Amino acid sequence: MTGKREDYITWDEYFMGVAVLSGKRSKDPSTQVGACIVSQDNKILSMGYNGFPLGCSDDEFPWGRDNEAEDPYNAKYFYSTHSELNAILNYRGGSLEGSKLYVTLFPCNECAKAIIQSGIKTIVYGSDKYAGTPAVNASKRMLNAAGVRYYQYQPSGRKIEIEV
Ligand SMILES: O=c1[nH]c(=O)n([C@H]2C[C@H](O)[C@@H](COP(=O)(O)O)O2)cc1CO
Ligand SMILES: [Zn+2]
Repeated sequence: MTGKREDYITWDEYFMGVAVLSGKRSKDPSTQVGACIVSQDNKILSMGYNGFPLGCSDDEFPWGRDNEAEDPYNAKYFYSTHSELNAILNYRGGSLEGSKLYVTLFPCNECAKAIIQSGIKTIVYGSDKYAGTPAVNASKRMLNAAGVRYYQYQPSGRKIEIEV
């Protein structure tokens, strides 16, 4: 055998795969989101998933949704840090200017602000299950105005299995 292996995974499969794997750390019972930030030369800079801030116990803070808990103080939304924001905040290396974000769910308006301000220029997203909601409409409005490019990940159809 003299040639190279041909069935290696693409960059998009690699980084979206890392984002998916990262989301598997999430304790959220309904939506697990993972994110991976990559430099222009395809080096992983940071990762994140949705969860509560440091010191806010996964066992003590609420995981319910508004409609289940009624009082927002007792629902997850006030406390959960989104995967994209965690990935941005987890980066300790300096600037994210010009980088690319792989995220398994389209970013909300709050994450869009952080994405724009941190200098991320491209978003590759998986699901867009909240498309058409005010938060996602506002997000797209800001991303469009700021010139942040976004496109949906196109699954290769290939199943990538890992055994650990
Ligand atoms: O961009 C996002 N990134 C992200 O990490 N999340 C998190 C917050 C919550 O923990 C969960 C959404 O929960 P739910 O689908 O039950 O409303 O996903 C939610 C969004 C919304 O688009
Ligand atoms: Zn968000």
